[in-house]
Amino acid sequence: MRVGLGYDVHRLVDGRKLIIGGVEIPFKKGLLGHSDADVLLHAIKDALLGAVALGDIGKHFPDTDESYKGADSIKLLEEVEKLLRQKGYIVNNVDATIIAEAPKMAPHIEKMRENIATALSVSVHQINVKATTTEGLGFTGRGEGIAAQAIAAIVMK
Ligand SMILES: Nc1ccn([C@@H]2O[C@H](COP(=O)(O)O)[C@@H](O)[C@H]2O)c(=O)n1
Ligand SMILES: C[C@@]1(CO)OP(=O)(O)OP(=O)(O)OC[C@H]1O
Repeated sequence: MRVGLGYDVHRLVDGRKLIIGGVEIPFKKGLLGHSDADVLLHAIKDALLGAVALGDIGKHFPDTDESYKGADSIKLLEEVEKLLRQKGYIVNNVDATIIAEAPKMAPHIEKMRENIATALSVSVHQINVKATTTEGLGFTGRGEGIAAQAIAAIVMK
């Protein structure tokens, strides 16, 4: 078994959709990025790439590449799963935390788990997603951005 860690942050701005874990969440602001800025999926992809020692998402999907403009992070997660499989690994489990003062993630967590499990070709029971505020402290507490962290374990096929 091998493990990897991922962490990502995106700024909250007006005029963008808020997409987290492949779910479009109704909110007054959205996350800014070259892609769809799905902070949770980015952290999970970095955790998976870390586990297989393949670098990070910036290396595989550069933000200087026009083809990733507005990219659907679910599709990129599927690409990462293919890279793992090519190296002889499958996902054992993923655990992740979304760090956001608002909006409430709880109503969307089950759909996020389903989206992630489907993209990784595993059971929903192998995927856990949590959310926490930072009690008003720091950039997440001020609502300036949303962060996510993830850990992934992978095993040989
Ligand atoms: N954006 C968020 C943040 C938190 N939650 C849920 O609320 C619980 C309590 O959060 P604390 O930061 O006060 O610990 C947390 O365990 C989550 O279930 C949420 O849904 N969305
Ligand atoms: C997937 C990419 C592609 O541009 O998404 P971004 O929205 O730029 O997000 P970031 O987490 O800054 O970097 C990862 C990029 O590779």
